[in-house]
Amino acid sequence: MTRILDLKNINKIYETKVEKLEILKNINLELNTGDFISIQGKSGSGKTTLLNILGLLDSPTSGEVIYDGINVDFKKENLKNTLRNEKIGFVFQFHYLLPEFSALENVMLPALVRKKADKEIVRKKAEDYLNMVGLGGRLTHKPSELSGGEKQRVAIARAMINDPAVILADEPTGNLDVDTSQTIHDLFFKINKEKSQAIIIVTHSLELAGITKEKFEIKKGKLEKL
Ligand SMILES: Nc1ncnc2c1ncn2[C@@H]1O[C@H](COP(=O)(O)OP(=O)(O)OP(=O)(O)O)[C@@H](O)[C@H]1O
Repeated sequence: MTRILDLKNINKIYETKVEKLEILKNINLELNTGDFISIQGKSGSGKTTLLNILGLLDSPTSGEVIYDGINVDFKKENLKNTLRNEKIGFVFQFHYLLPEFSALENVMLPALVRKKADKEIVRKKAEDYLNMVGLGGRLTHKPSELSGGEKQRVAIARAMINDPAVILADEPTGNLDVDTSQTIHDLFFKINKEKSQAIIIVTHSLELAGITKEKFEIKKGKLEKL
């Protein structure tokens, strides 16, 4: 078990013209390899805000985010870009696949932008991950030729291609029907069993939260363990 991520005293305040909104208050979280957690909370409670800070897409008002021992300086765009590419895999509610590329090419892309990427090795790895998510028979399909659940599974394979330390998923089954959601739940469960990545899932779905090892809820700005 290795420490991957530390959040220390994270606060997030949004200041608008009329008010000061304290959305996150003194949030602490420690994540190790193999951890599998869900974060629930009412609409507007700050789930996406927290996930954006974890994903280095937004900065906290105060507090520290430490990835693999690196204390993130939010002013350093290059550092954040590198950490995002190497340490973090994102899965959103919408898949954000590029429509003109095949499933295989979409999965390969985050690995190809790296220096010294060997295209053949990347292709092989992308095929392996697409096999893992059950899409070995859909490699050349474009997103428009895939079902909703298949597109989301491609997005999950893409999130994994660089073997990130953490997978961050924001309502990954929010757009899917019950049966299709179930296949995605099963997939996260399998990834957690077979890989060492830590997985953080923000979800309203009690079913999805139910398969995670630890459940948290954001309540009045605090992260509470359920
Ligand atoms: N840039 C911003 N400026 C001001 N307020 C903001 C900003 N972004 C978000 N908020 C407010 O912060 C609160 C938390 O938003 P957030 O998107 O994190 O909630 P959430 O828990 O993800 O909600 P949902 O489940 O509805 O997606 C909301 O009340 C929102 O209105």
